[in-house]
Amino acid sequence: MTGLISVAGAAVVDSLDNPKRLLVARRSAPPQFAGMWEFPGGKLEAGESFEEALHRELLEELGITVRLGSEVEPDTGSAWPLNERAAMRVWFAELLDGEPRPLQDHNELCWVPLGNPEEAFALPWIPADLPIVRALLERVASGLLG
Ligand SMILES: Nc1nc2c([nH]c(=O)n2[C@H]2C[C@H](O)[C@@H](COP(=O)(O)OP(=O)(O)OP(=O)(O)O)O2)c(=O)[nH]1
Repeated sequence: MTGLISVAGAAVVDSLDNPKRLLVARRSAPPQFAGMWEFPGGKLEAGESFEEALHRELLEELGITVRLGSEVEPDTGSAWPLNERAAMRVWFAELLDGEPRPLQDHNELCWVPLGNPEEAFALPWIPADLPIVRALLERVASGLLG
């Protein structure tokens, strides 16, 4: 990922052992992303690991703490390309503490039922996220997110 901005994203589920719902967030800014749904998370700060960035972002953005599960990886490499300048690594995460609220960068949150992929795909996602949504739904169907 040399030269690319590193972004960490979380596929927050209600339970890693028996996931039924996925928490997704609607961006409020910047203008080109406002109104689109995404995985909560954000850019790594200097010296931070992906995991550290995720814990920080989830607390700042949603007021929650989580336990991280396995990574949702693409077929090649570990990062999902987002655009010409950024790539994102995504982990499953189980909500541990806090009631998720859109504190920063988002104006709505939604728990999407994982048993109904049409409902997940019906949301206007940031287009770059769609392959990630597809991959994570496959992972959920095959179990073992912990
Ligand atoms: N968090 C997140 N960002 C995504 C997703 N999909 C996607 O293309 N992006 C893009 C949008 C942004 O260009 C970049 C992440 O930026 P961000 O605005 O979330 O990062 P940040 O919280 O650290 O914010 P800032 O410091 O730039 O204000 O990645 C996604 O699912 N989640």
